[in-house]
Amino acid sequence: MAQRAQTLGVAVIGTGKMGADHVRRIEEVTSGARVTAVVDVDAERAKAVAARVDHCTAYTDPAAAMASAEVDAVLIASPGPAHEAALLTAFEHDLPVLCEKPLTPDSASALRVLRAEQELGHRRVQVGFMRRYDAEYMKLKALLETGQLGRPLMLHNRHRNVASPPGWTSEMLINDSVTHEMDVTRWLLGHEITAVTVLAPSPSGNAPDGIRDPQFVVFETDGGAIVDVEIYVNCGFGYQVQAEVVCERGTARVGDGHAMITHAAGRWGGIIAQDYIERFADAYDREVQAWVDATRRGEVTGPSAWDGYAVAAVCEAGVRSLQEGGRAAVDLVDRPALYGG
Ligand SMILES: NC(=O)C1=CN([C@@H]2O[C@H](COP(=O)(O)OP(=O)(O)OC[C@H]3O[C@@H](n4cnc5c(N)ncnc54)[C@H](O)[C@@H]3O)[C@@H](O)[C@H]2O)C=CC1
Ligand SMILES: O=C1[C@@H](O)[C@H](O)[C@@H](O)[C@H](O)[C@H]1O
Repeated sequence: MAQRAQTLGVAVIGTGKMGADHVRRIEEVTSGARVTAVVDVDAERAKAVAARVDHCTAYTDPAAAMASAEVDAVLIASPGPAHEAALLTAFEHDLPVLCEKPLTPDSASALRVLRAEQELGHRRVQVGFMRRYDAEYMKLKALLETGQLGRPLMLHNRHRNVASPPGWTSEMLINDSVTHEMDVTRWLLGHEITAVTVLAPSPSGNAPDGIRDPQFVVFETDGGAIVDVEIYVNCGFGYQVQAEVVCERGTARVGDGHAMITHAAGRWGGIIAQDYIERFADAYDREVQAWVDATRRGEVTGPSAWDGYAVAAVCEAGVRSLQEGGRAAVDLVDRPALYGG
């Protein structure tokens, strides 16, 4: 793959919460790239974000931005249903892509993306599973790789959000939130998830009418591990993501948020982050920097389109279990050679 320009010109597609934060990050935090184009179907939003950046053009059509000579790479932060079209257009221009999760919203469209990338003959996509770049998760992964604790037997996860955005459904707890635990399970343990069982207690009074929140999700893996995820997106008090691996000779846990504990006025405690932008700020910075660095070296690293496809397939099993009850098997195609199969 050819070495790219000295400073990468990046088009950011989708300038909502994540896209605008990534624009800020590329301009103010990371090095080696600048934002030369922003795209949003909402023209006013794109213009407002472009106005904050020197020499940045606002577009409403992703294809027009990707055809620009100023664009060497693409960061996709539009909603999931718009990802497939943007990815396929990026492939037509052979542009490297950092695509926010999900790769696409279902496994059939994810497979079309996998096939298109295979036709290119080289990887082009890094998927935005940012927990792989979080300092605590990286430490946990490194520890597991030493083998000191023995074989991982179980992984317990908690994933809590303050409140679900308007328009949320019970399925989105799986498709939008638990996707991260699906990726983390596959990455930390090196196993594929083979079956999903979703259980739901009587909904919290905090949850909007009709939303089954919280849910308790169980994965079985091909390495014989059992993984549980408490997902509670209207907990009201903070954003918490915690994981504890139980191995044969010990356990390791991350995400307790113990960076600073204060003792004062007869109490002790710390601050709980209020959303992912705050909790995972460093992880997003590291993720984008890793993408820029790899792209400038002419490489593609990090979570692949295969990882995005595998997670989409696990989501489908999760939604089947939620809707129909019981245990749902995960249906995966064989892993293609491009992704280490
Ligand atoms: N990694 C993470 O922790 C997180 C990832 N995400 C992901 O980031 C993506 C964006 O999410 P948010 O920023 O929360 O959404 P958002 O709704 O705040 O912003 C999306 C933006 O995309 C624009 N848009 C819609 N269709 C478009 C199209 N076809 N082309 C260009 N722009 C289009 C919308 O007008 C809007 O400005 C989603 O894929 C979401 O799953 C979201 C939150 C956290
Ligand atoms: O990806 C994300 C959101 O889309 C999702 O809605 C949240 O639950 C996750 O914590 C966040 O990381």
